[in-house]
Amino acid sequence: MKTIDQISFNGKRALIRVDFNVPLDENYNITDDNRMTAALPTIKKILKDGGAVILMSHLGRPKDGPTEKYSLKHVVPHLSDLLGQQVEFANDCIGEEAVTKAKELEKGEVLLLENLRFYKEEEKGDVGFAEKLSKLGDIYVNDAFGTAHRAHASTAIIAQFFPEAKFFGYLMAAELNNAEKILNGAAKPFTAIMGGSKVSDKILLIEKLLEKVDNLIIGGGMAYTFAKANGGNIGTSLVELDKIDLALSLVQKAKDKGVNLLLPLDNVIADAFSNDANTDVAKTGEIKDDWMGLDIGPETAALFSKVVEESKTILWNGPMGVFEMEKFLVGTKAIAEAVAKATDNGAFSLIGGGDSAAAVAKFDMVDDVSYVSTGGGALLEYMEGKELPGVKAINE
Ligand SMILES: Nc1ncnc2c1ncn2[C@@H]1O[C@H](COP(=O)(O)OP(=O)(O)O)[C@@H](O)[C@H]1O
Ligand SMILES: O=C(OP(=O)(O)O)[C@H](O)COP(=O)(O)O
Repeated sequence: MKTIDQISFNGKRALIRVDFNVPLDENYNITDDNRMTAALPTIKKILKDGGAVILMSHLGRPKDGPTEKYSLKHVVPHLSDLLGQQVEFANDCIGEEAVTKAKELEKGEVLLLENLRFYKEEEKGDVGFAEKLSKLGDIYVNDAFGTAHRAHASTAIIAQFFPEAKFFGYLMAAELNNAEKILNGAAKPFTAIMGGSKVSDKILLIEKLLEKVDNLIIGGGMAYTFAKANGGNIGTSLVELDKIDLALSLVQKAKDKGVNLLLPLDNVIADAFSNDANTDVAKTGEIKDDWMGLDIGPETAALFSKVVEESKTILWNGPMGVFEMEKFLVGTKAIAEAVAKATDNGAFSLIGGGDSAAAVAKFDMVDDVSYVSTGGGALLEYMEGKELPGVKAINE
């Protein structure tokens, strides 16, 4: 793997694509800085070498050019704090100001460019736009794993302008290495825990995992499509009616492959999608009309936890319930604790997906698992076996 360890950045300007697409509250405070802290080792290595750093990223999905809400200037104070030095900012990612500020950067200095997606050329993968960006640095580094599944100007197209000077940053290398531990040579028993809202988001991954895992645990909102497929009453729980046949075929495939497929036995149900709702526990398939399942029940949490605790490799993608609400976080927390226990006993555990990572952070358990990925869609696509454009561009 071509990583930044293979060169010295002394006297060079490194143009680094990072994924600083972080959540901001209404006052532009960063509510989760995981993606920023994850990029620090790369930035620090380059500065330590005697290089200068030019950071480029997107923030959100702006549709109409420059918008206050999506300005990357909001992350400058926190980035400066994290690095312990003032970070410069260019109000445009290309053009005179960016060119001048990049040129004038001294060794050890850091410049952040304005949101790349203020230009529609970024998402279009425009070659001319990529070329303009490429002029800002001597060496291109891609450390934006969260955006590696996008063939955008800054994540993929730009690499052609650095045929001899393109490298993976440390975050990208760590993400790929950890994903590899799951995909190839996972110690057994290997358990995948799938949850979250929709089956349709994760079909390809589930199918791929059926080739590899010993246990497949399905919880969260997607479990109700399986419960419905089995003929049960699910009340007003989340369901994808057009995926019922698919759910049945996944159950059959698991059987054919000898995979132990575990679905919820009981559920925490509520009479409204609210933390103030009345709650009860119902067996799977026996949810009252007008009630909905918002978490796995206690019997299920115990069963899932036992399987997880006995595992040697664990992949967890998607919460077991609506963990954002206090009343429905118990199941997700129980699973997090089981993953932590297994990890303490020597298992390798990888947590992927924005909401699963947020859940683990909420429970203050980030250090109790082996690795929390910064990738949502990117990790899913990589696990599904797709070649990520951001990875391909450096490798070829
Ligand atoms: N039973 C449920 N009903 C409705 N929503 C659910 C249920 N269980 C989980 N969710 C929701 O699913 C969302 C996460 O789904 P998803 O985006 O697929 O996960 P991830 O980002 O970890 O891949 C969370 O916002 C959570 O509240
Ligand atoms: O947040 C991101 O992806 P994710 O929501 O899959 O975790 C990345 O920054 C990519 O953003 P995009 O999905 O707007 O291309």
